[in-house]
Parts: sequence; C-alpha cells; structure tokens
Amino acid sequence: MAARARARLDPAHWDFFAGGAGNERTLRDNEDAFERWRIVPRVLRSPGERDLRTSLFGDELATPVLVAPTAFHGLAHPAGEVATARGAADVGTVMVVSMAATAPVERIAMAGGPLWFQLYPQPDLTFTESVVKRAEAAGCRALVVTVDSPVFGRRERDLRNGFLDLPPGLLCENMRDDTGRVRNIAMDPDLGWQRIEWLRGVTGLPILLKGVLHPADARLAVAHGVDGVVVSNHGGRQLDGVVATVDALPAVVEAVGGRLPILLDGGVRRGTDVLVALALGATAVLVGRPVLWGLAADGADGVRNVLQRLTTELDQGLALAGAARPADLTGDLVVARP
Ligand SMILES: Cc1cc2nc3c(=O)[nH]c(=O)nc-3n(C[C@H](O)[C@H](O)[C@H](O)COP(=O)(O)O)c2cc1C
Ligand SMILES: O=C(O)C(=O)c1ccccc1
Repeated sequence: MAARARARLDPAHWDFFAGGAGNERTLRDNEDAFERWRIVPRVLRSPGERDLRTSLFGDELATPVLVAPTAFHGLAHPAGEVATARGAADVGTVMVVSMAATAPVERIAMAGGPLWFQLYPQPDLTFTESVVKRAEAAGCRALVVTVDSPVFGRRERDLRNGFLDLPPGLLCENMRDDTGRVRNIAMDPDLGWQRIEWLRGVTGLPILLKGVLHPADARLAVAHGVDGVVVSNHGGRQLDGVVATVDALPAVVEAVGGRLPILLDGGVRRGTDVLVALALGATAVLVGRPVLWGLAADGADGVRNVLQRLTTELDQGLALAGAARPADLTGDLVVARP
C-alpha cells in the first residue's frame, strides 16, 4: 500500500507523510521495537469465534484498531478526511480527526462513523474553547489533547523540500474563527497541567492525553482526572531519539495500574503488532501512516482495506495464540527477544 501511495503522491508530500524528525531514529525504532517481541501462544484453549469488540468511553467499536490523527488528508486524496472517515465507519472504528484536517469536522461527521477530535490547545483560550464546542456540536465523542508538541519537531525532509504549508485550495478548515479567517495552528510552549484542568471545565467529553511516554506523567494524568492516555511519540516526528512506543508501554501500564485505558500508536504495521501491544496492556492502538497510504492509493476503499487487514490479522493472531478476545491477551503471551 505504501508503494502504491508513493507512486501517486508528489514526492514532497510523500516526504511530509513518511518523514520524521532529525535522523529518524525514533521513526525507525517504532517499527523495529515490535520486531523485538515474540509471541508465546497457548494451545487447546478453544478460542472459537473471536470477538474483537472493544468498549471505549461507553462506545463499542468493532476492532481495537483506530485511526490516528494525521494532518492534511487533502494532500493524499481529493476527498481528504471525508474519505478516511468513510473507510473507518465501514469497519466500525473511531477516526481521530486532526485539528490540522483539511475538511470541516461537520462534513467529516457526515460519513456517520464515530469521531474523536485531536486538539492542539491554542494560546488563545477563547478560540480554543470555540474549537472544542464546534467538535462537540459535530458529534465528536472524545477530545485527544496532543501534549508532545510544545514546539514543532525538526522535520529535515520538509526543510530540504521547502515544504512549509498547504498548497492553494487547501486550508485547515477547523481553524476558522468567527470572522471566517483561517488561523495558523500554534504550538504552545506554555502548555501545562493547569490548561488540562481548564479544558476539564470547558468540556464534558472524555479527555485523552496523546504523547505520554514517561510513567511519572501517566501518574500525573491519573491525578489530574483525565480519561485516557495515548502512549505516542508522534510517529517519530517530534523529538528524535525518543524511546519507541512499545518499549515505553510496560512502564506506563504499570504506573496507571488499570485506572485508565491506555492506547498506543507508532509503528503498528501488522495484526501481530496489535496483538503484542494489547498483551502488554494497551486497550487499543491507533495507526497513522498506513491509513494515509490506503487513502492516497485508493481513497475510502484503501482506508477500509488497511483497517480490515489489520483487524483480520489480529483475529487470526488471537486464534493462533489461544485467545478469543482482546481481554484474553495477557502479558505472559509475549516475551522480549534476548
Ligand atoms: C503526516 C502525519 C501527520 C500527523 N499529524 C498529526 C496531528 O495533526 N496531530 C497529532 O496529534 N498527531 C499527528 N501525527 C501523529 C500521529 O497521530 C501518530 O502519533 C503517528 O502517526 C503514529 O505513528 P505511525 O504513523 O507509525 O502509525 C501525524 C503523523 C503523521 C505521519
Ligand atoms: O503533527 C504533525 O505531525 C504534523 O505534521 C502537523 C502538520 C501541520 C499542522 C499540525 C501538525
């Protein structure tokens, strides 16, 4: 799917989607780290018909594979995020809409599937609140607050290509203010826990923090009353050299101690990667680039294909490991390679 996407994309846009920060060590390591885990299956457990349904914040999804928030789907396909949402709706999973989406959240919602909204809290609190209210009104079911981006990462491919902004005709439609002007997305170096508390007062939606890697932050997240954490390094696009997400997961799981659902993204490319993440304590995973490749290659069908394949592989992996449902995936079913 990546090869088909690459053949269709402007090389600078391919680089924007595929690239990471700095030397791209973390980008590579997210995938390589899954390579270091092996499955220790159980036998004679009669897994029977598998059941992949996953409950999150009161909603039931058909699969624990969700769509990660990624910017600028209009660069990948003319129908942009609307096509992505159709693909996700078809498989019965959540699409997390990026604040940097090129389609208005109201139009993305017309695809009919469950949506969450990803937020970069803006220094302008009035505007931030209006974006949150807009996402709520469009029917988004949770708020995913990205906390790994006090400044923008150093994406050297983009610097080399001179890729700075969207081409004419594409805009961050969810950054329109009440005057109709489209604002630039600001990364806020002053973002702190007090802003999470402020957000808590602004919305009744579940709040997830995306970009947690340190167990101490996971404990603080619990203490501040958030509803979930996403173990993520932004797909290696923020700080290069940061720990791979599947390597960071066990300590976060231990710190949270079952008090919140923990999601993971970064490097998930196979159903067996999903299986490993769930066995290590994640409730669900999100996929970023594979969904973009599906979208660029084949629009909504391509997105559906990618999500369906990951789900089918997970289903088969569960059966072969002796598990009927995600909850049966316990830590003893995986081992780190020496
Ligand atoms: C092209 C691209 C754009 C992204 N845009 C956003 C974004 O707008 N907001 C955000 O929180 N994360 C963003 N991310 C990070 C993803 O949500 C996710 O953490 C990452 O892609 C997961 O890794 P994977 O691509 O290996 O699956 C982006 C990632 C990519 C590849
Ligand atoms: O978050 C990102 O990785 C990203 O690529 C992005 C691009 C433009 C605006 C916001 C985020």
